[in-house]
Amino acid sequence: MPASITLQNVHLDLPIFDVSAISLKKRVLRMGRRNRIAEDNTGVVVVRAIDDLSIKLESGDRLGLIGHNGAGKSTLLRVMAGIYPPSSGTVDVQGKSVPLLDIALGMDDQSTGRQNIRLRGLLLGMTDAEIKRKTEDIAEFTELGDYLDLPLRTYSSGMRVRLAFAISTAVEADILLLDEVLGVGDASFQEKANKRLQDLHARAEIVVLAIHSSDTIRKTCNKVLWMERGKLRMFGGVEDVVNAYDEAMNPPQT
Ligand SMILES: Nc1ncnc2c1ncn2[C@@H]1O[C@H](COP(=O)(O)OP(=O)(O)OP(=O)(O)O)[C@@H](O)[C@H]1O
Repeated sequence: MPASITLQNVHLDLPIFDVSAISLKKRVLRMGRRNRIAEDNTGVVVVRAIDDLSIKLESGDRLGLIGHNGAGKSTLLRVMAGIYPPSSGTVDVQGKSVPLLDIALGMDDQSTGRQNIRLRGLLLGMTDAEIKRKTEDIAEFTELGDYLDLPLRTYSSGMRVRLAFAISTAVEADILLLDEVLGVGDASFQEKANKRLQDLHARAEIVVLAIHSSDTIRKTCNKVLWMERGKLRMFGGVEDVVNAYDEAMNPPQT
């Protein structure tokens, strides 16, 4: 069955947990509708992160998500990944999706690099046999050598990212969900990482990426979704949407 993603009238309200103090709650609520903040019917203050979004993606689609900070791009990726179930509406995803979002999620500080390859691999839905088959390739990609036999707590943050990236990108995915803020170490590793991402892109049936660069979108995508305050502002072909977005961001001087 070909991969697809279908979202119908999706709303997502994210609760803001630390506003139980009455005065703070009042203040937050005063930020009001413009900031998509409201009280739900149980009295919990929520941000409407996704607001009535419907979209359909099919095999072959490369979708770029654009919009201001806080527009809802990362949240939408999490909805597509099944990390956030929608508050209302439906999300139907056919195919195995791999989110390259929180790539270090599920890694354990006390376990060695090799043990973490297995842990994170299982979490990403790899089978034991698949993990065994891929461990050496993952290990080699990290260039971490003997460090792989030491606990993760002895790693620098760059070393952690190398390991997390190598594992996450070893999974075979029909659908690839990517957040652009995927800083992956120093310049030489970044180059290797980009090459690996391009291979993954090429193999995946559907790719969705949140991104701020119009150039990358023009190079990699066939469709663009412009989000504004949780809503679909424009959805369509790359040129139309990117041009309208660029124009809105830099209105012509009169
Ligand atoms: N865990 C959370 N709890 C409450 N509100 C959240 C949470 N995560 C995001 N939000 C809110 O949801 C909205 C959408 O945020 P999101 O991170 O999806 O935006 P974005 O378009 O990815 O922004 P950026 O370009 O800055 O990464 C924002 O108003 C944000 O404040």
